Amino acid sequence: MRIGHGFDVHALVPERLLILGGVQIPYPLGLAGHSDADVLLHAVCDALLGAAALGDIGRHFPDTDPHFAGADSRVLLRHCLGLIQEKGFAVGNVDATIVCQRPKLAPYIPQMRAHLAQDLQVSEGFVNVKATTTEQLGYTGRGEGIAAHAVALIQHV
Ligand SMILES: Nc1ccn([C@@H]2O[C@H](COP(=O)(O)O)[C@@H](O)[C@H]2O)c(=O)n1
Ligand SMILES: C[C@@]1(CO)OP(=O)(O)OP(=O)(O)OC[C@H]1O
Repeated sequence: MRIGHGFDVHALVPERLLILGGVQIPYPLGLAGHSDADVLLHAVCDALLGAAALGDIGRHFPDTDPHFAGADSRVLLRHCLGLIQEKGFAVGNVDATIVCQRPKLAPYIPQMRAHLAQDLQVSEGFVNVKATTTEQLGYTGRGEGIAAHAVALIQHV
């Protein structure tokens, strides 16, 4: 059994969509990035890659490659799953925290969790997604960006 950790941050800016866990969330600002900037899925990708000692998301999907411009991060996540499967691993469980002052994410978390379970080929009981504010402190508290942390266990099958 192996453990991996992932962390990512994207800035909130006008004229971008806010997509978290593959769910489009109505909000006047969205996340800036080369891909769809789904900060939750990027943290989960990094946790999986970390657990398998496969580097990080930027190594596999460079932000200088036009192929990944506007990429759907669920596709990137499924690719990361394929990479760990090639090394003989399957996902044990994943736990993630989105650090976000606003908007309120609780209504969207069940759908994020369902997407993660589907993309990672596990049942929903092995995936957890949480949200927290930072009580208006720091860059997340000022609403300048959203961060996400994730841990993943993977096991040999
Ligand atoms: N963007 C967010 C942040 C938090 N939540 C939910 O509110 C609960 C309380 O948050 P605190 O930061 O005050 O601990 C948290 O446990 C989440 O359930 C949310 O929905 N969206
Ligand atoms: C996903 C990639 C690739 O499109 O771009 P971004 O959307 O900017 O995201 P980031 O979290 O900076 O990670 C790595 C990138 O290579």
